[in-house]
Amino acid sequence: MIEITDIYGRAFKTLRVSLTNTCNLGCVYCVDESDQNRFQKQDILSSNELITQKALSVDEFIEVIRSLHEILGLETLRLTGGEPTLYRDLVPLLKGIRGIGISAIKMTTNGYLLSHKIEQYAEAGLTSLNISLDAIEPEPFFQMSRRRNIQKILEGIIRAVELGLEVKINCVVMKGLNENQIIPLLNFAQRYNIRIRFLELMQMGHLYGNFEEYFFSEQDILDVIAAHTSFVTLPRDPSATAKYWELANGYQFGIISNESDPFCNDCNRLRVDSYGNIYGCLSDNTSIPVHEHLNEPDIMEEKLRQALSKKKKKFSGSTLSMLAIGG
Ligand SMILES: Nc1nc2c(ncn2[C@@H]2O[C@H](COP(=O)(O)OP(=O)(O)OP(=O)(O)O)[C@@H](O)[C@H]2O)c(=O)[nH]1
Ligand SMILES: C[S@@+](CC[C@H](N)C(=O)[O-])C[C@H]1O[C@@H](n2cnc3c(N)ncnc32)[C@H](O)[C@@H]1O
Ligand code: SF4
Ligand code: SF4
Repeated sequence: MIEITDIYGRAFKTLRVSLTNTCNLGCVYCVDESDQNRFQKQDILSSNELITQKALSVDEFIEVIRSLHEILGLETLRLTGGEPTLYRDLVPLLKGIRGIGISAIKMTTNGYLLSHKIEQYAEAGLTSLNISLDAIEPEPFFQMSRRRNIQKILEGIIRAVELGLEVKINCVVMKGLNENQIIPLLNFAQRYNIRIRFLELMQMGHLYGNFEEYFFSEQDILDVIAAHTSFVTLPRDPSATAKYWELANGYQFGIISNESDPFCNDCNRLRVDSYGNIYGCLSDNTSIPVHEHLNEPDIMEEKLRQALSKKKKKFSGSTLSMLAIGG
């Protein structure tokens, strides 16, 4: 292991691996309307730049993850995307990652394909799931995701809870589109004792520089919940994205406030995209290829230092969409 820290004491301990930059939903904050018809079929680097590279194979992903773990001593690995459940060899990949010895293997998914596959994922080593759900009623769900059949996602969530996995729900709140879903979602999450986190809209991809119309702040979200029930603020965990609040009955909900209260000061996240390039910051487009240098520790160290130097003091958006960089 090598100590790679910046002047603020930040080091990479969480690896977020994007398995694909394609998706089976079309969330309005993530996919531009004009990209809708092509993003499922082709790889999209940004809204107007198509690339022809193929996503890494299982063996290639394992090689990259193993090499980064040996250098950094990773504590957590999170699979994401695009939609990670679309990666065809997800089960072998999970087994391979378990073999590397990273203690927590997590995934962020839209849940659309979960209900039939979740047993296999759990058996293969998945320990925890964050499932994105922006509405509980069919019409606002369609407004947010451009897809029908929310029932499939709810079944997947309930199945994951039944299997004993740690499950959280992520809900991006957009003014005028789904703020009326905050209380129904909070009620649903409480019923199944799942922590829910409400996410402030982030200016990424097609929303870069143009998100204020839809922005619903941490304070706006708290105001909606306060009109319904009382709560107290909990202390924030180190390196966490979310802050949490506790209701009188002990139930805890979170908010991820990228704009109102950025959490860059103790950020420990490194990203790998589906082609094996690393990114030091969600808010920086610099893609650093590493797969040709995995067995060259000096070069890897230099590249990781370069990635760490990209971290920000405050999230300031990105022209890359979450699909491309791995949310
Ligand atoms: N600025 C910033 N936001 C991030 C980063 N990673 C995650 N987020 C935000 O957190 C949201 C939820 O991310 P998840 O994939 O659920 O991961 P997480 O919040 O780190 O998960 P937990 O470890 O379970 O709390 C994302 O959609 C972003 O809004 C990051 O590195 N930088
Ligand atoms: C990019 S997705 C990838 C994983 C998976 N497809 C999913 O939706 O969970 C990861 C997370 O990023 C969030 N996200 C994507 N674009 C966002 C934006 N512009 N602002 C806030 N959150 C965003 C999604 O809601 C999701 O919770
Ligand atoms: S947020 Fe996730 S589910 Fe929605 S379009 Fe983006 S990658 Fe797909
Ligand atoms: S914007 Fe960059 S530095 Fe800030 S929390 Fe996200 S990845 Fe970390």
